Amino acid sequence: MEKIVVEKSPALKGRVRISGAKNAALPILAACLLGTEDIYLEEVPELQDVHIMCQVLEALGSEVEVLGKGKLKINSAHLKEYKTPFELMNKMRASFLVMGPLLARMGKTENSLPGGCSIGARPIDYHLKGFRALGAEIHEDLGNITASCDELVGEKIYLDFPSVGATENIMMAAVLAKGETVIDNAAKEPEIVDLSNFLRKLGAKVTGAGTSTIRIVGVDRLGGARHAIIPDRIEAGTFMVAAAITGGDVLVENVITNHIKPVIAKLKESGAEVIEEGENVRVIGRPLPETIDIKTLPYPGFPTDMQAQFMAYMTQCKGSNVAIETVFENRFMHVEEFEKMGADIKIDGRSAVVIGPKRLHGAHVHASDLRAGAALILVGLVAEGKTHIHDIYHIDRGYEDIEEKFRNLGAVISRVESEEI
Ligand SMILES: CC(=O)N[C@H]1[C@@H](OP(=O)(O)OP(=O)(O)OC[C@H]2O[C@@H](n3ccc(=O)[nH]c3=O)[C@H](O)[C@@H]2O)O[C@H](CO)[C@@H](O)[C@@H]1O
Ligand SMILES: C=C(OP(=O)(O)O)C(=O)O
Repeated sequence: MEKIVVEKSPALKGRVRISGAKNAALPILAACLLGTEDIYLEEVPELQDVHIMCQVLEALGSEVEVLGKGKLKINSAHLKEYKTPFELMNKMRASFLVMGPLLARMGKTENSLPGGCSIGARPIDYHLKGFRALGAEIHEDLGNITASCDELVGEKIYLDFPSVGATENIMMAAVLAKGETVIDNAAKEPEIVDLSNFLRKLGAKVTGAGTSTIRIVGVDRLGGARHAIIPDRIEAGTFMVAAAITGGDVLVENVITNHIKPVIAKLKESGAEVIEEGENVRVIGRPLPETIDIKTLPYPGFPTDMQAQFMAYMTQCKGSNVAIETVFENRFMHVEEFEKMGADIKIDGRSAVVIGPKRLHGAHVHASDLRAGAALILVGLVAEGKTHIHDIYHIDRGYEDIEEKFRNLGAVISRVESEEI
């Protein structure tokens, strides 16, 4: 077992290049099951989740070839399997995104319930409701889900909540369905737009991605494409907070600044200087940041995937800082770990009040999920002494070369074998 050790570090300085987005790469990899010709992907981040998704594709019959760093060639002309291996499904949430493409391509699919970050119950009822509306028959049995159909037929589908995964899964099922599908109250995240752009390159007829109504007119078959994954807005936000929390000066490169408006706004409210320069954004932190409040919401609201990192920042901001989590019902697991390091945080249901600024000290802490792990690195940068972060496999699911990127900015961080605490 490995752990990450972070020491109190100087103000971070320098430049960091952001990788392709995990949450765009995963649905796009699943969508590769729909294409019948060669697909070339670029800017694919080298992450644990991506490796697992590639293994899922191979298990289903796709040929996956690594052409170079971040470059993949995928061919799914001859799918041979409609069941996803349990041991792969179990490892991550996004594995369930193969269900829509498999239904569309094979007319049947069998999957166990997906694993992933423990941040709430994370049911998949909206996905299943969408598939049923398109004509699939679904059977649920002891955590195993089978879906089958003679053909999928377009339908109007209203989502009770703009779920990212359900929007993606239904879009992917609908691209080969007969007639028109309309998804209302669809998620509007940039990753949905990236998936739509990719599907269109394959030959799908999708319009409206990025708005709350997405229209899909089914086609008979999809071909091949060449596509570069969009930059990861959550990785960008994490490094922006790293610059702010250490009072540093960091140029974050390869960013679509439109995708990170709430992060920019909140950092500015705290007094940090944020300068947008084309595809780069420079963040200059200041001592004793002002009080800030955040409330997570579906895009374009403040991203839940940045909540833990901002709570890390709040431990160094003045006064009572409030974080409200509205997307997931149990996403404050990092708080207990922050408290081990001296943070003063009170939780009441979905709200947390972080009293700052606090002098933190290193401790042995556990990454309860991916962003919690990233947030522990951030507090480790400003805490006295050494912070030992355990269960770092969560971090590896979603951050490419994380220690190297931090080290290049002057952070004192290393990965070592853990003798367990
Ligand atoms: C791989 C990926 O892209 N993961 C992201 C995706 O997760 P994911 O696609 O799982 O998130 P959703 O948008 O679906 O979930 C949002 C909320 O809807 C609920 N829900 C969802 C589906 C469903 O069928 N029933 C239901 O009740 C969830 O429990 C949650 O409370 O969007 C989340 C919200 O931005 C991000 O935090 C994740 O990083
Ligand atoms: C919650 C996340 O990922 P997943 O949906 O893959 O668990 C995340 O990226 O923060």
